[in-house]
Amino acid sequence: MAGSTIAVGAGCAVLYLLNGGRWSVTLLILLAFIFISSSQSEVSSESHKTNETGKPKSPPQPDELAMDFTTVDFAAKTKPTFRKAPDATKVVTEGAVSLKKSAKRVPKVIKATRPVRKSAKEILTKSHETLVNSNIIIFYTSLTGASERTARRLYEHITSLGLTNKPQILNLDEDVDDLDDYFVNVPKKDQLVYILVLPSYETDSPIDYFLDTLQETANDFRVDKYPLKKLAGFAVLGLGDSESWPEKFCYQAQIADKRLSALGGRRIFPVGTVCIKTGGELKVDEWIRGLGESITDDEPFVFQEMESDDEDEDSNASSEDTLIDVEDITKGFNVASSDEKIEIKQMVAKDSPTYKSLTKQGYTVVGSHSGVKICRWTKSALRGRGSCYKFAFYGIRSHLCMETTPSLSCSNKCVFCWRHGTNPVGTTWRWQVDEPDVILKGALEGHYKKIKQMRGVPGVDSDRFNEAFTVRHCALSLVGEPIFYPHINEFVGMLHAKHISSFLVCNAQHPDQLKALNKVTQLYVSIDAANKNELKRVDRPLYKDYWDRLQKCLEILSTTQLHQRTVFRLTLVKGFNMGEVEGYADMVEKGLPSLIEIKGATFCGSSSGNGNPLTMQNIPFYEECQNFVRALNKEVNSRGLEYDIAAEHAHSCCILIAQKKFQREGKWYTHIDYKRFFELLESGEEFTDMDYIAPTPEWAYWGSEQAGFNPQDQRFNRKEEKLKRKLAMEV
Ligand SMILES: Cc1cc2nc3c(=O)[nH]c(=O)nc-3n(C[C@H](O)[C@H](O)[C@H](O)COP(=O)(O)O)c2cc1C
Ligand code: SF4
Repeated sequence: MAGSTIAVGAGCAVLYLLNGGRWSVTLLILLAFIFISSSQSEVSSESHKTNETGKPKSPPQPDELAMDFTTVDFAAKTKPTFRKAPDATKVVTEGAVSLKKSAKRVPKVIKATRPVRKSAKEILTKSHETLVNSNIIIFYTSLTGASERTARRLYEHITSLGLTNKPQILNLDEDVDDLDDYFVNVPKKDQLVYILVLPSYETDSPIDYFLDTLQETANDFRVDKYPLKKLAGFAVLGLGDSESWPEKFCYQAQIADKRLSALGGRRIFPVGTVCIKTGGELKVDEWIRGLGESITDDEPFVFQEMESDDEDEDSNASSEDTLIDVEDITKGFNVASSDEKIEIKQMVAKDSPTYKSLTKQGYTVVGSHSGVKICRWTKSALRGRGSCYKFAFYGIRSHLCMETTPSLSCSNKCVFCWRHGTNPVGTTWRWQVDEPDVILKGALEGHYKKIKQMRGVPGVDSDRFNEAFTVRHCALSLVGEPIFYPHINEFVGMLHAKHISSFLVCNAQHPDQLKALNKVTQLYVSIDAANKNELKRVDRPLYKDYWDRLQKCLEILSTTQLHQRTVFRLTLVKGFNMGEVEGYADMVEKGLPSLIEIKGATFCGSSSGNGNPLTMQNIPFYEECQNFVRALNKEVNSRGLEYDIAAEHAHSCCILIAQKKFQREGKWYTHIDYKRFFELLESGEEFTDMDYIAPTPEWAYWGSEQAGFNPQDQRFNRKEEKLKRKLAMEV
């Protein structure tokens, strides 16, 4: 203080002399100086205010952004008052900038004040909210049915409470196409309350995907960090088994509970953890009753907002300046870390419900993420009753073909897919990876084992039976997304080394992998809808940028992968994707596929239980498929593109459009010269789709009498045969 007085005195004298002894000017300058320095000291004293511990006060924290529930009277239906939420990113940046002034610049490392969490006590607030007017959504996910049953019990109980609005019940895996529709962009409904019923699985399950998505939302700086602030509340009921999994009892429900809170949700009832083995139903009822009471009574309850599940870590954290790597800034604000010990699970562990469900459907699960299954056409071909459309179009005899996939997981949930419910989903590979040789060996073993089982089946042709033990073709299309497998190129290379041709079907959602794919015998891309909205409805993609991904894949087909023999695969679903041909023609124009395969969807179960929303009404008749193909061909031709309808296989409701270059002197050449393909491949020279073509048999031509049925095979009409047997018995 004394120092500053002397400095001011000395300054005055100097100014007086400089101004030629005029006191008035000196006085004015002095006043201005005092004003500026006082306002500066205010700013600096504000920014250096200390807290109770005497340490510098940290910048405002995300936890401080708050609804002030002490001032909210929900009964009076006044809107809660929000204090302006400080932006978490801004907090760090501001800290970083002020420190940068004094600190030496060090690349990528900045000095910032570590965020300090307010103690839980400080953010406890009370509310007089009653939830009788709330809109309740019950979400559940279930692999073996227990959580679904519990969710329904909960639904009935809540319905019986006589609330103003009827609750809604949704299966997270099947009824919710995009989790963001509920967990990022909260529906605009008054007093929305989410109640979740979640089992826990040590093995990989769709719950992992759900929890990952919540985590991603919390880490995504492009979206509102607290989207669930808009909810009136949430509650989670966990089901598990404390006897068999004591360490992990209901662990996923607990993680969900914390993540929902971290996203801004307000817990209206404690997370329930029920062991289905020890008094499950009683505990469930108790929890449901408790929740019901808390929804209907008027007692104020306590909200603790936006906690994170890294509380322990934070409570130990010092508020002293800490060096933080720029890349770690975001991590500093992550909502979860204690459960972040990333556990790499198997995609389909042997003891998982997914494994059971797949094996029940006839799949052989190979290793931990691959599968093989013999299809009905392989069985049919073994009995001399005809091969599938691939024989008519490309010369593949079904009894020499193995259907397999190195990834049972997929990034879509297509409405016509036969894999539903328990199957693994994901946008990134998060599982253990099996070696390609192990997968190939296991797939061949699994395939041959199933072929062997056919030896006692009446009508099996012994020659075909023997031939079937040397697989010649591999359809990488079974279920899931083969291109997702990190070693797909090595796997395909191993098939080719055994002179097994490769037909690879991908879902047009993985452009990077598509770009990096090596030569295959035939490369398919599924085109399931003509426009963005329809694609979302049909494929129910997990990627948000699914349309851009599809467009990128089309571009890749006509550039990087132009050397491949490419096929668009359209699966027609009535009421979903048969409305317009123009959009499909646009895509043909962009991707320039060698061939276009159009197939009517097949019925594989109704919505009850397997998540497939299709009914028989959605399955087109062959005639409807024919009409669609005619219209598409016309539209494509009208744009000057050289395509025509080449072949059909009426039996499997499948039609082939081909580029006219596959037609020579009026004859079609859509078949493949497999021997030539391997010669070219082994020569190391570049080659294209035209270098290994072979003539298409006339019985497969579009409009031929046989409509794709090989005249050498025996037609088998199940209904006719049944009738014949009945008549024979009556005689
Ligand atoms: C393969 C497998 C793994 C499981 N892992 C756990 C676990 O880690 N923690 C737990 O509390 N319960 C675990 N359980 C028990 C289930 O959570 C419990 O059976 C639950 O009721 C299943 O619900 P759902 O029928 O709706 O799928 C597991 C069950 C199975 C079959
Ligand atoms: S892309 Fe294939 S495996 Fe994936 S959901 Fe669709 S049909 Fe099923």
